[in-house]
Amino acid sequence: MPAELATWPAWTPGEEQLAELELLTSGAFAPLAGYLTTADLASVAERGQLADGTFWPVPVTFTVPADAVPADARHLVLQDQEGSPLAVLQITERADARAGDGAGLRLAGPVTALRAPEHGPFRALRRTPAMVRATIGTAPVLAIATRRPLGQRQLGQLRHLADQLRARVLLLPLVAGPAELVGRPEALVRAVLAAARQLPASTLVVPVPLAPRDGTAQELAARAVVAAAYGATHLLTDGAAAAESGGTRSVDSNFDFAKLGMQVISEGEWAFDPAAEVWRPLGLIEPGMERGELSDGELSELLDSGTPVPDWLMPAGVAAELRRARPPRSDRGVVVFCTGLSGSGKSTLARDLRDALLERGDRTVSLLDGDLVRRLLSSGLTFSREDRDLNILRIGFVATEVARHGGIAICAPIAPYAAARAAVRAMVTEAGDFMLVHVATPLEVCEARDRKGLYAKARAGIIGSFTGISDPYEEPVDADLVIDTSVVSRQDAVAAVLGQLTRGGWLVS
Ligand SMILES: Nc1ncnc2c1ncn2[C@@H]1O[C@H](COP(=O)(O)OS(=O)(=O)O)[C@@H](OP(=O)(O)O)[C@H]1O
Ligand SMILES: Nc1ncnc2c1ncn2[C@@H]1O[C@H](COP(=O)(O)OP(=O)(O)O)[C@@H](O)[C@H]1O
Repeated sequence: MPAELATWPAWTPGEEQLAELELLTSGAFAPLAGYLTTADLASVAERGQLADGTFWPVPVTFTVPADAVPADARHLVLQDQEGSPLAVLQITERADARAGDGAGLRLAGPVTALRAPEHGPFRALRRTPAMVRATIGTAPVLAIATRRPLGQRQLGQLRHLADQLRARVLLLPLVAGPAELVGRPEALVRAVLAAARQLPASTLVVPVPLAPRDGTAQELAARAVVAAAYGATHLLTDGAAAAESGGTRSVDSNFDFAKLGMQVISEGEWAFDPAAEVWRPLGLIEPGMERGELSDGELSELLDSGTPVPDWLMPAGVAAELRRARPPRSDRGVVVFCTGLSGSGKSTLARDLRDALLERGDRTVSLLDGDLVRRLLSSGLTFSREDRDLNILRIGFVATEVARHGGIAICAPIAPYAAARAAVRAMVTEAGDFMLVHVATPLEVCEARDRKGLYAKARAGIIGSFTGISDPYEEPVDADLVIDTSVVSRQDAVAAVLGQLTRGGWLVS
């Protein structure tokens, strides 16, 4: 470690940035030595090469918030989430960039690794390109780099091509960013390992932390660069990556895969032949008999309803991983999030729903009632916008964990701000499903009920910032169910939610 390390500013990059840092330091982005400068980026876009003429087709950049690095800093220590140094970026250029919603600083310069990252599922499978190349020797290597589980179609093609080319197969699940269909990267790795069991025993599986790129051409170029670093001589594209490039060998006029010493093979038109019970080129199948792959939507519907995925689409082992990642709705966690004014009937509905679910006994249920949360989880918080938002995020965090473990969480805060509700929806849907119930009882009715006498106090100015009186309530435009308890009885209100849960498949009738 350099002696000055402790005096340099440090920064913990986000998950995708950490992933790319790993590619830089492992050699997967060789010959790149660091993050691209403005001149490099222009040259990459125009000519598919760095400013010094080195062949390089993919933008690799590093952006931090504008205030993260002092103006005179020459070095930045990049550390992992525990604050332990991973690498040093020697800053040779700083440029304005948009980062998320705020102003950002794009930093360029060479990166020196201090140590390899240590954590993350399936880390033991991650090998450096040099290690993989040493293992596979000089034989042709057929790779596929993918963000989605491999089905029978890809497996059929891999077997066919590997046979033709006498190539060893290299499967590169891309584990930075969301995985298609299965969500979590570790679920993708499990699905790819299950697929590998259908391929020759010499098949290698190496997870690669390549973050998703903007646009299909960029994505394919990035996959090609990484596959070549791992020793691939041939890369089979998957549907998504091939679509825009038209399946040709160059993504655009600036990019020639041959410069990587590699051939990109388009997946071409294959279909399932029910007569021969194999996937094969369309031309070999009696016209009209062919069967194609299901769309993601169709496949998701099968999984949601618990219908088995047919064996001609996916080997049983891969289908089992998909089911695990996306269980049928009857087993999947769901958050019922009630929002509405004070006195609208949220707590009553939430408790009635909990009781009805307890009576059924087929799902586990947790109630995160507004009042209870304010006493335990959020004690000490005020009713300022910041504190209300924090309160809602805390509720969302706990509800997400309940959903992750397959339970039903019922929440009943006022949740007056649309942005906080949206943040919770986004958080929850990473782990399960989300249903927003707007308890839309009119303000006049809530005020007339005034069970706690709070509206009277708010009108009298004794309580400030009272929702609906002196503080905003942003009406949801994304509610999955709207219930006005001034016209809907308690029984009908709970029946409406139960009906929605049943129609959606979360409860089995
Ligand atoms: N200023 C102000 N505005 C709104 N509500 C107030 C306020 N002060 C106290 N209370 C009582 O707190 C309950 C609302 O808390 P929540 O945690 O649901 O609110 S929020 O979602 O964080 O906005 C709410 O309970 P419910 O009536 O059950 O909604 C009120 O009783
Ligand atoms: N469906 C309904 N029909 C009639 N009154 C209701 C209904 N739901 C709730 N109430 C009444 O409204 C009042 C406020 O309900 P509560 O559940 O405490 O609201 P919140 O939690 O939104 O503040 C209570 O007196 C309750 O009995």
